[in-house]
Amino acid sequence: MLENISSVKVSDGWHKQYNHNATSTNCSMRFAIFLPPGASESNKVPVLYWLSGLTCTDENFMQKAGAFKKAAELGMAIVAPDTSPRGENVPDEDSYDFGQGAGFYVNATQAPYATHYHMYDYVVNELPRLIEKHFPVTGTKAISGHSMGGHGALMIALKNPQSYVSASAFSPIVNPVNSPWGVKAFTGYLGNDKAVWAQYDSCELMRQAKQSDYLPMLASQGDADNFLEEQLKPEKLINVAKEKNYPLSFEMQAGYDHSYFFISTFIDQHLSFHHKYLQGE
Ligand SMILES: N[C@@H](CCC(=O)N[C@@H](CS)C(=O)NCC(=O)O)C(=O)O
Repeated sequence: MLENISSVKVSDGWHKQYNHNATSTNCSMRFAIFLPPGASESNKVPVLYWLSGLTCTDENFMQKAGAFKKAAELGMAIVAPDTSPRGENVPDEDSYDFGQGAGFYVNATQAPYATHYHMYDYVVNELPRLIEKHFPVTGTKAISGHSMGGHGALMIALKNPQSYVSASAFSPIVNPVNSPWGVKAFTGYLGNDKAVWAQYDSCELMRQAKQSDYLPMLASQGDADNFLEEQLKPEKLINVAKEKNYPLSFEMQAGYDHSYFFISTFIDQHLSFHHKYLQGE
Protein backbone atom coordinates (compact mmCIF):
# COMPACT_ATOMS: atom_id res chain seq x y z
CA MET A 1 0.00 0.00 0.00
CA LEU A 2 1.00 3.58 -0.57
CA GLU A 3 1.69 5.67 2.52
CA ASN A 4 1.52 9.40 1.91
CA ILE A 5 4.18 11.14 3.99
CA SER A 6 4.02 14.71 2.69
CA SER A 7 1.78 16.90 0.55
CA VAL A 8 2.77 20.47 -0.30
CA LYS A 9 1.22 22.90 -2.76
CA VAL A 10 3.72 24.40 -5.21
CA SER A 11 3.30 26.30 -8.50
CA ASP A 12 -0.47 25.59 -8.31
CA GLY A 13 0.25 21.86 -8.32
CA TRP A 14 1.24 19.39 -5.63
CA HIS A 15 4.49 17.87 -4.44
CA LYS A 16 3.90 14.61 -2.58
CA GLN A 17 6.11 11.92 -1.07
CA TYR A 18 5.13 8.29 -0.52
CA ASN A 19 6.51 5.12 1.01
CA HIS A 20 5.58 1.71 -0.29
CA ASN A 21 6.79 -1.86 0.02
CA ALA A 22 8.55 -2.67 -3.23
CA THR A 23 8.82 -6.26 -4.40
CA SER A 24 11.69 -5.66 -6.84
CA THR A 25 13.97 -4.20 -4.16
CA ASN A 26 12.46 -6.20 -1.32
CA CYS A 27 12.23 -3.19 1.01
CA SER A 28 10.29 -0.02 1.68
CA MET A 29 10.97 2.61 -0.99
CA ARG A 30 10.24 6.33 -0.94
CA PHE A 31 9.47 8.38 -4.04
CA ALA A 32 8.27 11.89 -4.80
CA ILE A 33 5.74 13.00 -7.39
CA PHE A 34 4.88 16.46 -8.69
CA LEU A 35 1.34 16.70 -10.05
CA PRO A 36 0.67 19.78 -12.18
CA PRO A 37 -2.49 21.86 -11.66
CA GLY A 38 -5.57 20.34 -13.22
CA ALA A 39 -4.32 16.74 -13.25
CA SER A 40 -7.35 14.53 -12.59
CA GLU A 41 -8.95 11.25 -13.65
CA SER A 42 -10.66 13.16 -16.47
CA ASN A 43 -7.47 15.05 -17.35
CA LYS A 44 -4.56 12.62 -17.10
CA VAL A 45 -1.06 13.95 -17.65
CA PRO A 46 2.13 12.38 -19.01
CA VAL A 47 5.10 11.67 -16.72
CA LEU A 48 8.78 12.53 -16.73
CA TYR A 49 10.82 10.13 -14.60
CA TRP A 50 13.89 11.75 -13.00
CA LEU A 51 16.82 9.65 -11.80
CA SER A 52 19.23 11.33 -9.41
CA GLY A 53 22.94 10.87 -8.87
CA LEU A 54 25.24 9.54 -6.17
CA THR A 55 24.33 10.40 -2.57
CA CYS A 56 20.83 11.61 -3.56
CA THR A 57 17.33 10.64 -2.43
CA ASP A 58 13.99 11.60 -3.98
CA GLU A 59 14.50 15.07 -2.47
CA ASN A 60 17.55 16.57 -4.22
CA PHE A 61 15.86 17.18 -7.57
CA MET A 62 12.57 18.28 -6.07
CA GLN A 63 14.20 20.80 -3.73
CA LYS A 64 16.98 22.14 -5.92
CA ALA A 65 16.13 21.86 -9.63
CA GLY A 66 13.44 24.55 -9.74
CA ALA A 67 11.35 22.47 -12.14
CA PHE A 68 7.83 23.04 -10.81
CA LYS A 69 6.83 26.27 -12.57
CA LYS A 70 7.68 24.95 -16.01
CA ALA A 71 6.25 21.49 -15.35
CA ALA A 72 3.03 23.15 -14.12
CA GLU A 73 2.86 25.30 -17.25
CA LEU A 74 3.49 22.30 -19.53
CA GLY A 75 1.12 19.98 -17.64
CA MET A 76 3.67 17.27 -16.87
CA ALA A 77 3.97 15.12 -13.79
CA ILE A 78 7.49 14.39 -12.53
CA VAL A 79 8.35 11.27 -10.53
CA ALA A 80 11.63 11.02 -8.63
CA PRO A 81 12.53 7.65 -7.11
CA ASP A 82 15.26 7.11 -4.55
CA THR A 83 18.71 6.12 -5.85
CA SER A 84 18.92 2.73 -4.11
CA PRO A 85 17.15 0.39 -1.73
CA ARG A 86 17.55 1.53 1.87
CA GLY A 87 17.09 0.35 5.43
CA GLU A 88 18.84 -1.48 8.20
CA ASN A 89 18.57 -4.83 6.41
CA VAL A 90 19.93 -3.49 3.14
CA PRO A 91 23.67 -4.11 2.74
CA ASP A 92 25.70 -0.93 2.59
CA GLU A 93 29.28 0.18 2.36
CA ASP A 94 30.92 3.13 4.03
CA SER A 95 31.44 5.09 0.83
CA TYR A 96 29.39 7.61 -1.15
CA ASP A 97 29.72 5.81 -4.49
CA PHE A 98 28.60 2.27 -3.65
CA GLY A 99 25.74 0.75 -1.66
CA GLN A 100 22.90 2.88 -0.30
CA GLY A 101 22.54 6.07 -2.34
CA ALA A 102 24.39 4.47 -5.25
CA GLY A 103 22.25 1.73 -6.81
CA PHE A 104 23.37 2.54 -10.38
CA TYR A 105 19.97 1.46 -11.79
CA VAL A 106 21.08 -2.15 -12.41
CA ASN A 107 19.81 -5.53 -11.20
CA ALA A 108 22.57 -6.83 -8.92
CA THR A 109 23.50 -10.48 -9.33
CA GLN A 110 26.18 -10.66 -6.61
CA ALA A 111 25.76 -11.50 -2.93
CA PRO A 112 24.95 -9.74 -0.67
CA TYR A 113 23.52 -7.08 -3.03
CA ALA A 114 21.32 -9.29 -5.24
CA THR A 115 18.52 -9.46 -2.65
CA HIS A 116 17.72 -5.73 -2.73
CA TYR A 117 19.68 -3.87 -5.39
CA HIS A 118 17.25 -4.28 -8.29
CA MET A 119 16.83 -0.63 -9.16
CA TYR A 120 16.56 -1.42 -12.88
CA ASP A 121 13.40 -3.50 -12.36
CA TYR A 122 12.09 -0.96 -9.88
CA VAL A 123 12.42 2.02 -12.24
CA VAL A 124 11.49 0.24 -15.48
CA ASN A 125 8.60 -1.92 -14.25
CA GLU A 126 7.39 -1.64 -10.68
CA LEU A 127 7.33 2.12 -10.18
CA PRO A 128 5.56 3.07 -13.44
CA ARG A 129 2.92 0.39 -12.79
CA LEU A 130 2.31 1.79 -9.33
CA ILE A 131 2.21 5.39 -10.56
CA GLU A 132 -0.22 4.55 -13.36
CA LYS A 133 -2.50 2.70 -10.94
CA HIS A 134 -2.68 5.37 -8.23
CA PHE A 135 -2.26 8.76 -9.93
CA PRO A 136 -4.03 10.65 -12.73
CA VAL A 137 -1.38 9.95 -15.36
CA THR A 138 -1.35 8.54 -18.87
CA GLY A 139 1.04 5.74 -19.82
CA THR A 140 3.18 8.19 -21.80
CA LYS A 141 6.65 8.47 -20.28
CA ALA A 142 9.93 10.30 -20.75
CA ILE A 143 13.07 9.86 -18.69
CA SER A 144 15.87 12.11 -17.52
CA GLY A 145 18.55 12.17 -14.85
CA HIS A 146 21.84 13.47 -13.53
CA SER A 147 25.29 11.86 -13.40
CA MET A 148 24.68 8.27 -12.16
CA GLY A 149 21.02 9.04 -12.93
CA GLY A 150 22.01 10.36 -16.36
CA HIS A 151 23.58 6.97 -16.99
CA GLY A 152 20.35 5.40 -15.69
CA ALA A 153 18.09 7.51 -17.91
CA LEU A 154 20.03 7.01 -21.15
CA MET A 155 20.68 3.32 -20.49
CA ILE A 156 17.05 2.59 -19.59
CA ALA A 157 15.74 4.48 -22.62
CA LEU A 158 18.19 2.68 -24.93
CA LYS A 159 17.13 -0.70 -23.52
CA ASN A 160 13.39 0.11 -23.59
CA PRO A 161 12.82 2.37 -26.59
CA GLN A 162 9.14 1.39 -26.82
CA SER A 163 8.48 2.57 -23.25
CA TYR A 164 9.71 6.18 -23.47
CA VAL A 165 9.10 8.96 -25.97
CA SER A 166 12.35 10.82 -25.22
CA ALA A 167 15.41 10.75 -22.97
CA SER A 168 17.71 13.40 -21.59
CA ALA A 169 20.55 13.75 -19.13
CA PHE A 170 22.66 16.25 -17.25
CA SER A 171 26.34 15.35 -16.82
CA PRO A 172 25.73 11.65 -17.50
CA ILE A 173 28.19 8.80 -16.91
CA VAL A 174 27.86 7.66 -20.53
CA ASN A 175 30.38 4.80 -20.49
CA PRO A 176 30.31 3.31 -16.98
CA VAL A 177 32.43 0.32 -18.04
CA ASN A 178 35.27 2.81 -18.56
CA SER A 179 34.59 5.08 -15.57
CA PRO A 180 36.01 4.46 -12.06
CA TRP A 181 32.54 4.98 -10.51
CA GLY A 182 31.00 2.53 -12.96
CA VAL A 183 33.75 -0.08 -12.66
CA LYS A 184 33.45 -0.07 -8.86
CA ALA A 185 29.64 -0.35 -8.95
CA PHE A 186 29.45 -2.93 -11.74
CA THR A 187 32.12 -5.14 -10.12
CA GLY A 188 30.28 -5.07 -6.80
CA TYR A 189 26.76 -5.51 -8.16
CA LEU A 190 27.37 -7.56 -11.32
CA GLY A 191 30.65 -9.44 -10.77
CA ASN A 192 33.56 -9.66 -13.18
CA ASP A 193 31.86 -10.65 -16.43
CA LYS A 194 32.25 -7.64 -18.72
CA ALA A 195 29.61 -9.00 -21.08
CA VAL A 196 27.08 -8.43 -18.29
CA TRP A 197 28.40 -4.90 -17.68
CA ALA A 198 27.94 -4.08 -21.37
CA GLN A 199 24.19 -4.65 -21.01
CA TYR A 200 24.06 -1.50 -18.85
CA ASP A 201 26.48 0.71 -20.80
CA SER A 202 24.91 3.51 -22.84
CA CYS A 203 27.74 3.61 -25.39
CA GLU A 204 27.49 -0.12 -26.00
CA LEU A 205 23.67 -0.03 -26.13
CA MET A 206 23.69 2.88 -28.59
CA ARG A 207 26.22 1.00 -30.73
CA GLN A 208 23.75 -1.90 -30.93
CA ALA A 209 20.60 0.20 -31.42
CA LYS A 210 18.43 -0.37 -34.48
CA GLN A 211 17.47 2.76 -36.35
CA SER A 212 13.76 1.97 -35.85
CA ASP A 213 14.41 2.18 -32.08
CA TYR A 214 16.06 5.61 -32.10
CA LEU A 215 14.65 8.09 -29.58
CA PRO A 216 15.14 11.85 -29.39
CA MET A 217 17.94 12.38 -26.86
CA LEU A 218 19.34 15.54 -25.26
CA ALA A 219 22.40 15.77 -23.00
CA SER A 220 23.80 18.82 -21.23
CA GLN A 221 27.25 19.02 -19.70
CA GLY A 222 29.11 21.80 -17.88
CA ASP A 223 32.71 22.27 -18.98
CA ALA A 224 33.79 23.22 -15.41
CA ASP A 225 32.56 19.88 -14.02
CA ASN A 226 35.25 18.29 -11.80
CA PHE A 227 34.17 14.81 -12.88
CA LEU A 228 34.17 15.49 -16.62
CA GLU A 229 37.40 13.85 -17.72
CA GLU A 230 37.81 11.06 -15.22
CA GLN A 231 34.23 9.85 -14.85
CA LEU A 232 31.81 11.25 -17.43
CA LYS A 233 33.67 11.18 -20.79
CA PRO A 234 30.79 12.46 -22.94
CA GLU A 235 32.91 12.34 -26.13
CA LYS A 236 32.57 8.54 -26.03
CA LEU A 237 28.80 8.82 -26.54
CA ILE A 238 29.08 11.69 -29.00
CA ASN A 239 31.36 9.52 -31.15
CA VAL A 240 28.97 6.57 -31.14
CA ALA A 241 26.05 8.89 -31.94
CA LYS A 242 27.99 10.28 -34.92
CA GLU A 243 28.88 6.81 -36.20
CA LYS A 244 25.29 5.63 -35.86
CA ASN A 245 23.60 8.85 -36.88
CA TYR A 246 21.73 8.66 -33.55
CA PRO A 247 19.57 11.75 -32.79
CA LEU A 248 21.59 12.91 -29.78
CA SER A 249 21.72 16.64 -29.20
CA PHE A 250 24.73 17.24 -26.96
CA GLU A 251 25.27 20.68 -25.44
CA MET A 252 28.49 21.69 -23.68
CA GLN A 253 27.77 24.69 -21.45
CA ALA A 254 30.68 26.97 -20.55
CA GLY A 255 31.53 27.55 -16.90
CA TYR A 256 28.99 25.21 -15.26
CA ASP A 257 29.96 22.56 -12.69
CA HIS A 258 28.40 19.25 -11.63
CA SER A 259 25.84 20.68 -9.22
CA TYR A 260 22.13 21.43 -9.14
CA PHE A 261 23.01 25.08 -9.95
CA PHE A 262 23.74 23.77 -13.45
CA ILE A 263 20.61 21.62 -13.56
CA SER A 264 18.38 24.46 -12.38
CA THR A 265 19.75 26.69 -15.14
CA PHE A 266 18.81 24.32 -17.97
CA ILE A 267 15.92 22.30 -16.55
CA ASP A 268 13.29 24.36 -18.38
CA GLN A 269 14.97 23.53 -21.68
CA HIS A 270 14.91 19.81 -20.84
CA LEU A 271 11.26 19.93 -19.76
CA SER A 272 10.28 21.69 -22.99
CA PHE A 273 12.25 19.14 -25.00
CA HIS A 274 10.34 16.25 -23.38
CA HIS A 275 7.01 18.07 -23.60
CA LYS A 276 7.26 18.13 -27.39
CA TYR A 277 7.33 14.32 -27.50
CA LEU A 278 5.01 13.70 -24.55
CA GLN A 279 2.35 15.66 -26.41
CA GLY A 280 2.75 13.28 -29.33
CA GLU A 281 4.25 15.82 -31.74
N1 LIG B 1 31.51 15.17 -3.98
C1 LIG B 1 30.25 14.54 -3.89
C2 LIG B 1 30.11 13.57 -5.02
C3 LIG B 1 28.72 13.18 -5.19
C4 LIG B 1 27.98 14.14 -6.08
O1 LIG B 1 28.49 15.09 -6.69
N2 LIG B 1 26.72 13.86 -6.16
C5 LIG B 1 25.88 14.56 -7.08
C6 LIG B 1 25.36 13.53 -8.05
S1 LIG B 1 26.67 12.60 -8.81
C7 LIG B 1 24.71 15.20 -6.37
O2 LIG B 1 23.68 15.44 -6.97
N3 LIG B 1 24.85 15.48 -5.07
C8 LIG B 1 23.77 15.94 -4.23
C9 LIG B 1 23.32 17.36 -4.43
O3 LIG B 1 24.04 18.18 -5.04
O4 LIG B 1 22.21 17.69 -3.96
C10 LIG B 1 30.15 13.80 -2.57
O5 LIG B 1 31.19 13.35 -2.08
O6 LIG B 1 29.04 13.67 -2.03
